[in-house]
Amino acid sequence: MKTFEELFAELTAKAEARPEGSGTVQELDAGVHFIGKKIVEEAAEVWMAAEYQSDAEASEEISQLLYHVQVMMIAKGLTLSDIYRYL
Ligand SMILES: N=c1c2ncn([C@@H]3O[C@H](COP(=O)(O)OP(=O)(O)OP(=O)(O)O)[C@@H](O)[C@H]3O)c2ncn1[C@@H]1O[C@H](COP(=O)(O)O)[C@@H](O)[C@H]1O
Repeated sequence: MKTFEELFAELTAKAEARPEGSGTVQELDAGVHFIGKKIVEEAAEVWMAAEYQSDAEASEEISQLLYHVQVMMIAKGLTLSDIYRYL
């Protein structure tokens, strides 16, 4: 288990070190357009899971949406502070 902040730190480190086999590095290389499509796809899965599936399944879909949102933040060079200032 990890927090939002811990995941962001992990993904930021991966983007810098570019370890072999990292899905994050692959997704970053695919670019903003690709990441945007993943976000839309995961958002739809969150909606469907929330309406028709279990709480656990909805939670998993939400975690995946948060992951792809974080990848987008890194692709755009945005930090947690850039986002938190609007919350
Ligand atoms: N939390 C996540 C995470 N959530 C979602 N995903 C990715 O998002 C995809 C979403 O899964 P789905 O089942 O919805 O998608 P799918 O349609 O079946 O799969 P695709 O065909 O779209 O890949 C997964 O296949 C993963 O590629 C994640 N990939 C990585 N992480 C974490 O990110 C960290 C770094 O990962 P790596 O960069 O791969 O080392 C690790 O701590 C991981 O746990």
